Amino acid sequence: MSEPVLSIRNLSISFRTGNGMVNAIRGVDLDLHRGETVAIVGESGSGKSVTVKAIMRILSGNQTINSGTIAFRYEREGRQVTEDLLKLSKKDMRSRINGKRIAMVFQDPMTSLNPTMTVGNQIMEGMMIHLKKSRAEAYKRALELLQLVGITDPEKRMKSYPHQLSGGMRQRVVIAIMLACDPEVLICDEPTTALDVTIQAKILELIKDIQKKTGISVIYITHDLGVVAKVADYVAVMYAGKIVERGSVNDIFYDPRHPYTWGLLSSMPDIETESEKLFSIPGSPPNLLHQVEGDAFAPRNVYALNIDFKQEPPMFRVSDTHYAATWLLHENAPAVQMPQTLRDRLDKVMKEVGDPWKTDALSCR
Ligand SMILES: Nc1ncnc2c1ncn2[C@@H]1O[C@H](COP(=O)(O)OP(=O)(O)OP(=O)(O)O)[C@@H](O)[C@H]1O
Repeated sequence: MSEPVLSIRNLSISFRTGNGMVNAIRGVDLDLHRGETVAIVGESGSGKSVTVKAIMRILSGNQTINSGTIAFRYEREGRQVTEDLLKLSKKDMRSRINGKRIAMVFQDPMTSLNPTMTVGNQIMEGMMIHLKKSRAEAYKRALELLQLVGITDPEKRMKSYPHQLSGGMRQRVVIAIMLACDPEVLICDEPTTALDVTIQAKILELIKDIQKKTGISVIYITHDLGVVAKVADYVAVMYAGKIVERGSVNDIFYDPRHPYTWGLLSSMPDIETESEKLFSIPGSPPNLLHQVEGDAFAPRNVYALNIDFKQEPPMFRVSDTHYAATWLLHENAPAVQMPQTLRDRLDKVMKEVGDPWKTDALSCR
């Protein structure tokens, strides 16, 4: 098994607020291997964005990192090095990591674009600063990148300003900017949510295509079941600041084990359910201002056992690739199956997505 490019261990983050400390991230472990896509899914507020922002070290001033390591393995001056990103100074993060080796695409492309600079200069800037390329070299590469992200007439587009482009084009330009320095890791935080369905599909294909060509590793945050099934090799399911289930896309779509994952998959939109009324998980997530006792999902879980209210479940192993933190996996627990309506829905999603047993999905391990 290859060493992961990125390994998060026991990450715990709190935010100071007027009402006290919010324990937003409560011991996250996550691995990302070369060339793989890991999708992080979970309800709003479960901690997806805070986790990926911690990788980039772009958290707000009221945050405290209570514990954890984020080991990043990359090549520097011809050697493999491993650094704990949480131990790097802000200056080292800026000069060595952010935008250069780890790049992030946000939901709103305008967050990453400078409205007063041409597209060309924005793509070239990073290459000239970080990779010390000459202007002519950077220009040539910028044209190639615009082509790679599917922008026609790249010479003309180099001179455009962001406001002269459509939403889909802007997101393509952002991806070109992010790829300019050949990063090892691309983090996509709901990158297609603001775009219409056809453009969404094109951007997803683009990211997959780039991944095939460059071997880049991708972390993808999304609320959309169809997107997860299409882009992910592995899925991490977050609830109340923890990863409660993780597995290959096939593990999660064919054999999900955590009742929260069942609820989440039943409530996630897919291409066909726009107008249909979706299931919604009853109740709401716990207030993380307070200490969580037992399984954080227990009060909303119709399958909860007595122990769920008293003791937090460990991560139980289902297979080498699949783990879930639910007492239902304990050897003495009653046998409980996922609801049949969910089984039918997942079968339908996987059929639409095509052959789920992607031959490359498990090839790295
Ligand atoms: N600056 C902050 N101050 C206080 N609490 C914060 C801050 N940033 C995030 N949080 C809290 O951290 C928790 C996790 O937030 P996060 O944005 O990671 O959720 P998410 O899963 O990405 O949600 P969404 O899908 O809505 O983006 C939430 O409870 C949120 O209120």
